[in-house]
Amino acid sequence: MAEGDNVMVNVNQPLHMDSDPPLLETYKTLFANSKTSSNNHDHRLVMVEERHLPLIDLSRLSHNEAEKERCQKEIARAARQWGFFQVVNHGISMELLEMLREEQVRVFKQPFHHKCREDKFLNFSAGSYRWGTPTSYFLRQLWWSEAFHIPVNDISSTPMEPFATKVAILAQKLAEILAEKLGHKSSFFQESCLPGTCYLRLNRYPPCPIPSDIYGLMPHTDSDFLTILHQDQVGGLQLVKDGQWIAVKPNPEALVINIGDLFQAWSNDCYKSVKHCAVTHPTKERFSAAYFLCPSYETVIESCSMPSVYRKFSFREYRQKVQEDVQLYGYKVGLSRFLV
Ligand SMILES: O=C(O)CCC(=O)C(=O)O
Ligand SMILES: [Fe+2]
Repeated sequence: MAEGDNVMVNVNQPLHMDSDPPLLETYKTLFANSKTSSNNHDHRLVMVEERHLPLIDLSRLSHNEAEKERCQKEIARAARQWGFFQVVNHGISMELLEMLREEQVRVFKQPFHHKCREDKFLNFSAGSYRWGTPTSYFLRQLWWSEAFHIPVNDISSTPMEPFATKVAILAQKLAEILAEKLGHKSSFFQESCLPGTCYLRLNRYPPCPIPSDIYGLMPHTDSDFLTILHQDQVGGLQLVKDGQWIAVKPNPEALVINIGDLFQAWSNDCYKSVKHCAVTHPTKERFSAAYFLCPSYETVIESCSMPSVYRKFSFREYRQKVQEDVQLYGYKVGLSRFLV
C-alpha cells in the first residue's frame, strides 16, 4: 500500500468485533488528518527484504563435546552479529506451543470490556491488559495491537503453565551459554531472574486497514536479558541488520531469540540488543508470545569485562529512566543513558 492510500479508509465503518479494542474509533481523528502528516522517515516506505535468521539446532548441545562446543559458539556468534537468531529442537514440544496458541486465542476472544476490567481478569493481575496507544498524537506512534503482559507467577495453574516452565528453562540455558562464551561461569541469571520477575507477553495484532502507516508494535529494543518469541505463520517481525530493516520469515518449528538491553550492558557491548518492531497485515490477525528473562528490580547490572562501556545500574534505575524518557520525549532512549 502506498503512502496516501490511508485516506481511502472509511473510518466511520467500525470493522471490529466485541472482543476487539476500539482502535479504529480511537485513532479516527488521526486517520482523518493523516493526509497532512509527514512520515518520510518511516522505514516501511522502503522495500523490506525478507530474510532467514541464523537457525541453530539445539539438539547438538547433547551430542559429543566437539559438537556441543560448535553449537555454543554459533549461539554466541549470532548474539554478537545479529542480536537475533532462531532455535529448533529447543525442548518445547509442538503440542505445548499449540496449547499456548489455543489459550492465547481464547483469552483474546473475551469481550473487550472484560479484558480491560480494572480488577482481576482470569488469573492475571489488574493492569496486565494493554491495547493501542490512545494518547498518541502521531500515526507513527500508534500501536495497532493488544497485549497481556503477565508476570510468570500469574501463569501458574493456567493451561500456559507447562509452556512457561519449559521456556524459563530454555532462557536460563541460553543465558548460561552466552555468559560462558564470555568466560563467565556464573549463577547470576539463576539467582536474579525468578518466576516473579520474568514476564510472558501475549500479543495480538488485529487486521489493520492502513498497515503501511501504523505499526503493530513500534520499533524498540527489549529491556531484559533475553527474549524468546513464539510467532504464528502470518509474519510481521522486522529487525535492523547492518543498518537495514529486514523481515523475518516465520518458521513453524522455531522460536526466535533476541538479546535485550541488559545482556548488551552485561556483555560490555559484545552481544547486541537490536531494534525491532511488528508490522500489521491488512486482512489477517497475527499472534505472538514473548517470554522476557528479567531480573528483580534490585539486581545490579555490571559489565563482565573492563573497561566498562556502561556504568553499573540497578534494573529499577533502568526501568525508571525508560519510563521518564517515554513520558518526556515519547520514546525510550535506553542504554545510552548509562554510558560511562
Ligand atoms: O510480535 C512480535 O513479532 C514482536 C513482539 C515484541 O517485540 C515484544 O513483545 O517485545
Ligand atoms: Fe520486543
